[in-house]
Amino acid sequence: MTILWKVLNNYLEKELFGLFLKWAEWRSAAVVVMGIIQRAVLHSRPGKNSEPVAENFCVEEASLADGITDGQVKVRTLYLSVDPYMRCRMNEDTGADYLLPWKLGEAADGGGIGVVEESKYGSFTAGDTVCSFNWPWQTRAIVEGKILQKLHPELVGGHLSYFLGAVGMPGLTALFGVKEKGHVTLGAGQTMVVSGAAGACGSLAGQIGRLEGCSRVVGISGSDEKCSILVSELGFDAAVNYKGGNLAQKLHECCPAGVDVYFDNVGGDVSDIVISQMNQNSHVILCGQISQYNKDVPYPPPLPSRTEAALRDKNITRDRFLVLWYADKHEAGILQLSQWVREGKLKVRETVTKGLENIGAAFQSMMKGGNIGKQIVLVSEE
Ligand SMILES: NC(=O)C1=CN([C@@H]2O[C@H](COP(=O)(O)OP(=O)(O)OC[C@H]3O[C@@H](n4cnc5c(N)ncnc54)[C@H](OP(=O)(O)O)[C@@H]3O)[C@@H](O)[C@H]2O)C=CC1
Ligand SMILES: CCCCCC(=O)/C=C/[C@H]1[C@H](O)CC(=O)[C@@H]1CCCCCCC(=O)O
Repeated sequence: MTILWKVLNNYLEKELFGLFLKWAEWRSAAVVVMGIIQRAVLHSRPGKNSEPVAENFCVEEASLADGITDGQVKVRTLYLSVDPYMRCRMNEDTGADYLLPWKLGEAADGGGIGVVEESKYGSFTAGDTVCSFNWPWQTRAIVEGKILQKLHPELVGGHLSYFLGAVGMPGLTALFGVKEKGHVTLGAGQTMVVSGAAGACGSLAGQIGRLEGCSRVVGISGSDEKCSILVSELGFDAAVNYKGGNLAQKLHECCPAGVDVYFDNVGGDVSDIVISQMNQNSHVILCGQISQYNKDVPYPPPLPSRTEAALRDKNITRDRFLVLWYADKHEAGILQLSQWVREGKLKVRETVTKGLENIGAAFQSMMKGGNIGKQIVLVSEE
């Protein structure tokens, strides 16, 4: 009886497994034919005073329209970017006139790269590689052609995700921040400090500061591993882990002649300490204030009166700065950055998370320091 039962059981298991395989095969064919896609939607808002979590997003299936109309392009997503400014887009009111809030239950969007599958717009043809600042968080999408820009993969030796990092918005931010707001002068012997130094913008800003002429570049980041990479791989002279305690003392040891240029990605306590060690007539590049993004404060956030006084008394410049303001220089900037990357003068680090279903986790991780270099989400293989 037992043997008979086992034989029957084995037979049923095999049959069922076969049926399952057939179903999986049929389903993936149907997914393509019927235009079934996955999309990551904003499921809940974290609230202005809380940390975002992966569960604020959920991934669901949807179907794409059958065909495209004039002006539209059908794309397959390769890479998506998660960026700190997206924390503001999770709020009902972003607090920034250039940022629209994401809508609950709708696919989020942001920087993305993909391949054209079908086009009824301009000169795009199937096979082109394209990017957009407003790429829907979907495996495939039908978008207006006017939101897309054509990419030139040869600029980055085929490493397409660099267009979301070193040769994209973060790279341009680092480049224009240093060039437009840093007052870096070759031969002046300036010391530059970068906070958020192991991140997308910070890791490039320090290297660009050096290329532009700073004689000493010091990074601040949130782990010993990051600090070690900054010095051994990215050419920083020194790095301090701000979570290791005694930042003021350690920073002073790294910057014995004081700080001339401060590329500020984080704000808060870290920046108060750096600003207290800045020299007369020095410069803050006000790139971002990520330490304050989970608080209900305006941008840029208010400073403690001691820091305000230090800025005033030492005549330190600290203007607002947005990479979007330099659109007329973007093309030249991309050429400069890509040339430095190809020449090996700009070292690039990335943290790649696989799968659209993990995009919420990737965003949460980046906001808490889980990334080294640019945080990328790989949605489908090239
Ligand atoms: N002005 C502009 O036009 C632009 C500004 N930005 C700004 O630049 C900054 C960096 O962005 P990006 O390079 O994309 O992101 P990153 O790749 O640097 O990732 C964010 C990093 O912030 C750090 N961080 C998080 N919380 C804190 C905290 N409380 N204190 C200190 N550090 C913290 C983490 O590193 P760690 O482990 O070191 O804590 C984390 O890895 C952001 O403020 C962003 O808003 C970005 C693009 C354009
Ligand atoms: C209020 C927080 C500001 C944080 C600073 C910051 O990270 C700014 C980032 C922008 C940068 O200037 C270039 C960008 O791509 C970021 C904003 C992107 C705007 C996309 C617009 C999408 C929309 O229509 O809402």
